[in-house]
Amino acid sequence: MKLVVDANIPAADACFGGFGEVIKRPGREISAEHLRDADALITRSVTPVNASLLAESAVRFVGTCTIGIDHVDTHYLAEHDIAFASAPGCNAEAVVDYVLASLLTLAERQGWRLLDRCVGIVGVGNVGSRLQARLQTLGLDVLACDPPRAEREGESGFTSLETLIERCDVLCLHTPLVSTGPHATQHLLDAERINELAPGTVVLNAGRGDCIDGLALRSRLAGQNDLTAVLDVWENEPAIDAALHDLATLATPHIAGYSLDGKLRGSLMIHQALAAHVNETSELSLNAICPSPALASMTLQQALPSEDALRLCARAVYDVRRDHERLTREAYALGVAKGFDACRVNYPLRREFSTLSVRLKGDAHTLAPVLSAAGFRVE
Ligand SMILES: NC(=O)c1ccc[n+]([C@@H]2O[C@H](COP(=O)([O-])OP(=O)(O)OC[C@H]3O[C@@H](n4cnc5c(N)ncnc54)[C@H](O)[C@@H]3O)[C@@H](O)[C@H]2O)c1
Ligand SMILES: O=C(O)[C@H](O)[C@H](O)COP(=O)(O)O
Repeated sequence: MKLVVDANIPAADACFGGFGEVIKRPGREISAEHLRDADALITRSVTPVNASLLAESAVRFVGTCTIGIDHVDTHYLAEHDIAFASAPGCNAEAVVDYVLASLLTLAERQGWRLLDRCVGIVGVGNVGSRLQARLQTLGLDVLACDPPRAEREGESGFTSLETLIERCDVLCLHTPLVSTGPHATQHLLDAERINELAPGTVVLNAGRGDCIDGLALRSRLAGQNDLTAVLDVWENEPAIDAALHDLATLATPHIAGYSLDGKLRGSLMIHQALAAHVNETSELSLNAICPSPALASMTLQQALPSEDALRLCARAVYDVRRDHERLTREAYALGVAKGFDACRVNYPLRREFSTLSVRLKGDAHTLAPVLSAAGFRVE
């Protein structure tokens, strides 16, 4: 079997080498020519998978090691009997870490307490529901908006987007990009909704860039400068709007889910799907491909204020300010589009909060509930 694999997929040899010859290509460069005699295509989210890529190819299996599937024409695959697999939930924990790291950073800079905020979550799937669980266990007031789920499961526990806009200090978008239908998310936050946001609202987007009207957000930020934007995803990636980038308080290059753990889970899930497709059994496990973390444990021996303790532990594992600064630096050095992709391709090794064991000594024991609610292991 010949497999064409995005070169940005970690453990590609361990996960796909056993099936045949692995040809690695940068995801944005994979073309019909590369796939002419390929049997399988393994992507991340930057390769548009559609008729023009596959019509002349022998590909019978497509796997994307990502949660999002908006880059894949699944109807085309189904019509042409091409098997398809994605990796639901693979990097959801990493995105939640990103949100917590970002909000803790903003709270410190702007002088508020995260634990006192009301957070609205739009899109309560794999990412949103994990975020909801962590925030609620931390004691925050959380409102959830997910009309497709409300339709299936009943309204209880769900709130309209209008109510979130009216009541929340922080609005977190975790919706997929859906262009048509009753629950389309393209420009879900459009000019009208952006203008309804109360001054001081934090808008965080770690879903897909097109879920927010970027021009409208830019114009509110440039005109009134009374919102805080945390943007990980953008319209027109990698050629993002440089002016919007400059106006965002935290601007990162679509890396919210970029923990090593999350990426490897994605690779492993597609390995397992491909094994099932070719009727093979697989013994490969995450432990076999995922190294131990460089920082496995740390000790706290004083009862710091809880948010200071959270920030300390969060930054020990993942400091979102570095991703913001790297994007600004690389965009300046290489231009926006090249800088954006350079940050993603050369992404530093990042682990998830759950890989850190926090030892608590003396009166630091009082921090156990808050640290474990945030996702750290507590000893
Ligand atoms: N920034 C990143 O690195 C990163 C990482 C992972 C996922 N993502 C993006 O985040 C999206 C969500 O991930 P997930 O794993 O939670 O997906 P998911 O499919 O598990 O959940 C998405 C949820 O959004 C809801 N939804 C759909 N339309 C909606 C609408 N109009 N309004 C409100 N809710 C709506 C769905 O009902 C579902 O519950 C992915 O599709 C992907 O595009 C980004
Ligand atoms: O959909 C996903 O899983 C995430 O957006 C993921 O982080 C995308 O990764 P990329 O394709 O940008 O490497």
